[in-house]
Amino acid sequence: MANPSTLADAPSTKPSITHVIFDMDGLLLDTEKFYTEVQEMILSRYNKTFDWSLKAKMMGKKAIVAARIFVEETGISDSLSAEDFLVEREDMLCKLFPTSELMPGVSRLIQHLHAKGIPIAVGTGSMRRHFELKTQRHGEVFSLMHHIVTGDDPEVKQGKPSPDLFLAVAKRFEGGPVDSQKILVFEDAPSGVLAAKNAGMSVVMVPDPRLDSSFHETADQVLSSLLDFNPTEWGLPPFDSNS
Ligand SMILES: O=P(O)(O)OC[C@H](O)CO
Ligand SMILES: [Mg+2]
Repeated sequence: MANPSTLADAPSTKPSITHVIFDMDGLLLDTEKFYTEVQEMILSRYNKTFDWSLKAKMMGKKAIVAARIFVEETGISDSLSAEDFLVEREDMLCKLFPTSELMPGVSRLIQHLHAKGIPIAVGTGSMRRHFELKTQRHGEVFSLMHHIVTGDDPEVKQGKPSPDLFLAVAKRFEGGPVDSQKILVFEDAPSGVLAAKNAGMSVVMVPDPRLDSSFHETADQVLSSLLDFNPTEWGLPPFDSNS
């Protein structure tokens, strides 16, 4: 759906949703900026700049896959291996992760779905130890999740855009596996949107405005912010008038 404004006029053909899965980086937490910042810093040493076409290829993917893309596409692989890039990035990222902030609308939506008894979970490409650092100030929100599956989970053989992660999340809901057609995924990354579609799920994309709009095409709905989400369009309970 390239143009969100046309959605309002389209007849509602959305499936009724019973379960919701949230991506984490760039969707629940404003952590994509840390990866961007650190990668810009590393590239500047080679007199190169980091741009959003490269960012789009990396985001949401497993660390080593994204690292290979980074060193190869920027032409620095002879000077810096993907493995060394990850070691260098790690120190800087781990200092930034504990300062992570929630994206707009996250608390309201999570608290609403939880209060209405809609099972919610997280599916993140992030490793467990990074997840712990990123969420240490946000226990209130993340404790409402039924479960959390991270990218280094043994069941996740391949990262996004493979469906492995979201299928593993679907399996671990009460009475799982839940039928993919009843699951709505929230994602910010092109690889994550594809992973959700490859898993047979519906997907609401909340992309960074700097991401090229051609990446919106695969999503079932595109929103500028979680604050714009209307649960009733997906058969989910409406927000209370005071929320
Ligand atoms: O967007 P997530 O939560 O799958 O995380 C992916 C990486 O850790 C960052 O791009
Ligand atoms: Mg993400």
